[in-house]
Amino acid sequence: MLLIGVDRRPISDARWRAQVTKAFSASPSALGTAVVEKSLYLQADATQAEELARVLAATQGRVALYFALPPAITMLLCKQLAKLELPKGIVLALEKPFGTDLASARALNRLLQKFVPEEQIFRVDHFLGKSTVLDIIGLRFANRIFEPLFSNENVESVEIVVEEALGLENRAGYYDKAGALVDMIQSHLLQILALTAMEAPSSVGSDDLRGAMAQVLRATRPWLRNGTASRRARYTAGKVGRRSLPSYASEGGVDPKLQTETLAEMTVAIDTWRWAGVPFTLRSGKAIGDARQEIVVTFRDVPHLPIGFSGPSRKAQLRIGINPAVLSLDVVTNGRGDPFDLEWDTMTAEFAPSSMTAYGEVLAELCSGDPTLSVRGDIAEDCWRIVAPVLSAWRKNAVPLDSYPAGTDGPRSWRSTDIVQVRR
Ligand SMILES: O=P(O)(O)OC[C@H]1O[C@@H](O)[C@H](O)[C@@H](O)[C@@H]1O
Repeated sequence: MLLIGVDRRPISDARWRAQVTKAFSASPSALGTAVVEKSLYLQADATQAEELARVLAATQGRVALYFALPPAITMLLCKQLAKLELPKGIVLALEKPFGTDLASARALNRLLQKFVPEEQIFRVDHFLGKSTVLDIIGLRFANRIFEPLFSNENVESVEIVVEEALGLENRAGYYDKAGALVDMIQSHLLQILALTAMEAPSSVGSDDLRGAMAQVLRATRPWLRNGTASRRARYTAGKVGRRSLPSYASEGGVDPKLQTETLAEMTVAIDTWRWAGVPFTLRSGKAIGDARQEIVVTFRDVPHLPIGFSGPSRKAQLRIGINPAVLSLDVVTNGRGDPFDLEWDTMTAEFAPSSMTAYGEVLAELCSGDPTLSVRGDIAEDCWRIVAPVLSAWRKNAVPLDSYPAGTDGPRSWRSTDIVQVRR
């Protein structure tokens, strides 16, 4: 395998190899060492057709072009690629964000599909390579006990939360224009939603799995069609663990006019027999204390609790941990004392960790030419369609931008209110 790095900056081969060595050091292997030794760097402006042709001429065997570029540059580059004669079977891998809205994602798809078949386009979403995200499929469809419960008959609501302790981490150039909704919900969390809510695929092959994911996303829309079943907030100065973070607004490169949120929440409805009436709330934020990363399925009450029983009023939940990889299920039992005074017990199980990182999983599929873990074109468009009404409501200031100190779990005013009940 020959790994070629391409950028407009002049970088020596030695410096490039040092960068690659560092990247491979997380999981050392003989293959990694061989790749590092042969790896090359080419200085080129890949938005020029003749320079792209020079890059392609340096490749060997089956070629994968991996674009870690802003969407506008990716578009420029693809326009140039369309003019060239490409190596047979070439794979194009595109890092998120795929476009900046529905129209640009559509335009990029149309352009790509003119010169490369869909199976050779990898829209990279590393969450699809997380073993805990992939575990959802086995958990739901290889167990008799969970899947029959996954419907509006038994489930009251679903929450998908991916919070992080990290703040902006010098990424203003990208993040300030994206914000938490686009950075995380539009991509990663909607992929998790698709796996959590899809119908059983008949196989885990790319057509069946991505077909099932596409079908459920097509039926997904904001809970309120005007996008106001959503909340947004931004962190102010605070401490996350031992680390002090300045306020987001005071970070270098942040444009105060953009009103970028660092915590976003939106509730969606899925218009199918299985899920009609069940709110799915997606939340993601940065600089959160005690960050949670999990799917929480809250069950309805039993239809009738035998008279004479007393006990906890909270509803039973199944929590599927994305990080840490722990599954927990609440069960009510008679408990230790009075047999008619009910108590909660929680059953927990740890998922086995994967030997590969999320990116490793996705790259392995890319190298073998299997698009199962890549985001299909129609899915990428649907993810933009789903968030569009929320983005538009936020642009019109129809939803206030709240604030929270870094290191807390969000604005205080969010704690006591349930977004869906308030805004239904
Ligand atoms: O959970 P992981 O694998 O660290 O990924 C989270 C990251 O995912 C990236 O796609 C986002 O751009 C980042 O803002 C985020 O921090």
